[in-house]
Amino acid sequence: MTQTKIAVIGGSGIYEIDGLENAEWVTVETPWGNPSDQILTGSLDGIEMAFLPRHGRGHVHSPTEVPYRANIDALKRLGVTDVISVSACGSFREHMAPGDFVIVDQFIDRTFAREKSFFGTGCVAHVSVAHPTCPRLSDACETAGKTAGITVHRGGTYLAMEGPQFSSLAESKMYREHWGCDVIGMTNMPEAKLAREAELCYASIAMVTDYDSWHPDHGEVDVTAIIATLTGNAEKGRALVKGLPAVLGAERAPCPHGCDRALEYAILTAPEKRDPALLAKLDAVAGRVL
Ligand SMILES: CSC[C@H]1O[C@H](OP(=O)(O)O)[C@H](O)[C@@H]1O
Ligand SMILES: Nc1ncnc2[nH]cnc12
Repeated sequence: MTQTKIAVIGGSGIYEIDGLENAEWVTVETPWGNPSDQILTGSLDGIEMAFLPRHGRGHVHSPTEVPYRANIDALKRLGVTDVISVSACGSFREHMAPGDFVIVDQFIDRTFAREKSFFGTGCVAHVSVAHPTCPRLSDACETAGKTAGITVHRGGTYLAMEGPQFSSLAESKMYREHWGCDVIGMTNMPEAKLAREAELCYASIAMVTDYDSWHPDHGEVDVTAIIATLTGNAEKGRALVKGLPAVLGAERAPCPHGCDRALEYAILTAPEKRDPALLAKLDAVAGRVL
């Protein structure tokens, strides 16, 4: 048994959380550069928490420029066990309406201008992301969300696009009609892949803010309307986060799905061929197996 430490990565419109005991913004340095911002640490119902605003306070980083590797490394370095991503998203499904939460379980990664791995020349590793989110942590999010009275959809495929522009109508229709996607956003990839490499359980709560551009009864995506919907939902998000400690508990059994052992057989580079400089950078992420 280990101690649960929950991190919340807050997306657009979510730049802090309240209610933490002993709340303190801390600076975390990583070998991958600076995280998006300082990290707010504290506790909630006796469970250690960390909060990181993905775009930084004041919304400084674009989806392409979010320092995803530094963010995940920093959370690992702080001893986080479980990462909950909270994001704004567009919906491709009529019944996934603005204001609803979708607990995403699959991704199609269309991003192309981001560093997607901690590994590379000098230490090559291949982890599975067949199931990129953690079912145990997703269960906890679903329970906490429903307890808070939120309309929660369990399961959904998230199209991760590069951005920063929203999709064209043709893209929106293709993702919805031919690719079977349910929601769209710009940030959950490579975040989810990196969390898996860092052996962190990862769950994604996508808060629907709009119908992207496919819906005949709704206009084009408008960032002002997105933020207005998000602001209206902030209380729901806070209620969900407040319910998580009670659902997860302080004592943490190993992940039944193996998220916390993802690197067990993943590293291919022979020990004598490994690059000491890269190994040094991997101290937090892969220290358990190196
Ligand atoms: C504010 S509209 C587009 C922006 O919002 C989402 O950010 P996040 O996932 O961090 O909530 C979306 O992915 C885009 O980055
Ligand atoms: N329609 C949309 N496309 C991409 N990212 C989004 N974030 C919120 N709504 C979005």
